[in-house]
Amino acid sequence: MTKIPCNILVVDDQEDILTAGRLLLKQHFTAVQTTSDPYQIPTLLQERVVDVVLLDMNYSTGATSSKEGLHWLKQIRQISPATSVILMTAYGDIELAVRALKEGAADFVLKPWQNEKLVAILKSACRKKSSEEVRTAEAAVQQNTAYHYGEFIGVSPAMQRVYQTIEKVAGTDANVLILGENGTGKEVAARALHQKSKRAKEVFEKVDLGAVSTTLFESELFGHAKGAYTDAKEDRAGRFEAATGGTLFLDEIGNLSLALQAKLLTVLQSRQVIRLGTNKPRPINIRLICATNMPLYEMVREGSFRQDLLYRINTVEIHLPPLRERREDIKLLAQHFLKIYSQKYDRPDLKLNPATLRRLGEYHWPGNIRELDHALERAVILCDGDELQADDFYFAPAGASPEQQQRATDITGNDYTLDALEKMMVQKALVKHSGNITHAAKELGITRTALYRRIEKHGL
Ligand SMILES: Nc1ncnc2c1ncn2[C@@H]1O[C@H](COP(=O)(O)OP(=O)(O)OP(=O)(O)O)[C@@H](O)[C@H]1O
Repeated sequence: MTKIPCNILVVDDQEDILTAGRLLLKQHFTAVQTTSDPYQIPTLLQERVVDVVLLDMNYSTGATSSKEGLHWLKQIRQISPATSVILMTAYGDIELAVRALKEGAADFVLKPWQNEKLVAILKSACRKKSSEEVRTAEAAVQQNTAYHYGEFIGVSPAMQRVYQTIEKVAGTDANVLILGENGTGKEVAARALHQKSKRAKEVFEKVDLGAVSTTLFESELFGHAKGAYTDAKEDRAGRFEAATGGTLFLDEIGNLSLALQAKLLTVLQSRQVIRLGTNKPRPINIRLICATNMPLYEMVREGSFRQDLLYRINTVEIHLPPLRERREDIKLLAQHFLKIYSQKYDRPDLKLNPATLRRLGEYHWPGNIRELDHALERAVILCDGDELQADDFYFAPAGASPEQQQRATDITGNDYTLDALEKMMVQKALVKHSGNITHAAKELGITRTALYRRIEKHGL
């Protein structure tokens, strides 16, 4: 069962109610916290984003005036106005429930609750909350404020937790490991950590470990002396040294072979590098951020990733949620990319119609934000009218092969007519070369006259 992304806090002084609530709600929602002490509410609300509080009305044993419940309702409304409160009241307390609704509670549920009813009420509160967030965010997209955190777009609770972690750890020199599927924004997170750190004015050095060959690994990362090997024509610092004073971002760390993992670990443990062909250790002063889309913990269990290296790099972990687990951000991101590409391709009147938006919101986005970004660019280029239709997008079937998924993220997907593809390529070349016909024609491998003919044919 897909869980609804929602952080719920249950407050009740009876432990058996908390246990029953936790067991039930964990099956339906992504995060459930409980407390028997209402005085913990302010701290819990400040520690993390809470979407819905399920709040009991009576606390001290035997108390039935429910004044406490109303008091805590007010407190929650003050500390975190965006949090919805659902009250638990005893049968016969209807008058009180009405009063609570007037004071800002979203709904109430009678105790003892019926499981299905409670889940339905909470689901509706969570959904209502995220649609309110999207409405606010849509307005924000228009005004270009408040919906982003640095380069990140997203208002979902899941992303807010990511922003909070970035805020907390950016200022420290702690090693950070960023985990998440392809295209979820791991590099964006790494850059945000750097920009918010004390090293922001220094270099941000990115190394894609998946692209470094085994033979060149040491030379690339640790540097070499002239003559260290045939092609080493001069002394050269490696990427560790290049990152001195700043941040070293090791992307795709899960792709390193065990032999190279050992070499990397030695440097991280000793905090010094020795250039190939020398024996002089050089101290390194870097902040290390690593990222991967591979399941590192599983790899440790299987023996393909070193546990000691994992513990060295994962002082703090940031998990970037896949887009399908934060659907409330899809609309916002789609509108953001539409704004970018309608400007880029000079289609200022293009709109996303509601049916298309719904389809985008339902799709599982295996390539995450990168796929959504490319999908919008392609749709803007291909769309004939003023409204983007669902047909302007390629949706890979759920459980599609990697090739089919790749087609969804690939701007030159081949599911279109040759005509449409030709138009797209001509348009892309023209944009890339700012309308310079000679350069665009050269890139396309056709003559200027042939390009003019195609521009006319496609009405570009
Ligand atoms: N929250 C976001 N808001 C706006 N744009 C985003 C967001 N997250 C990612 N992007 C954009 O999506 C694209 C992919 O992001 P990024 O390269 O950081 O992902 P990644 O997880 O590092 O991908 P990979 O694992 O494939 O290297 C980039 O163009 C980035 O700017």
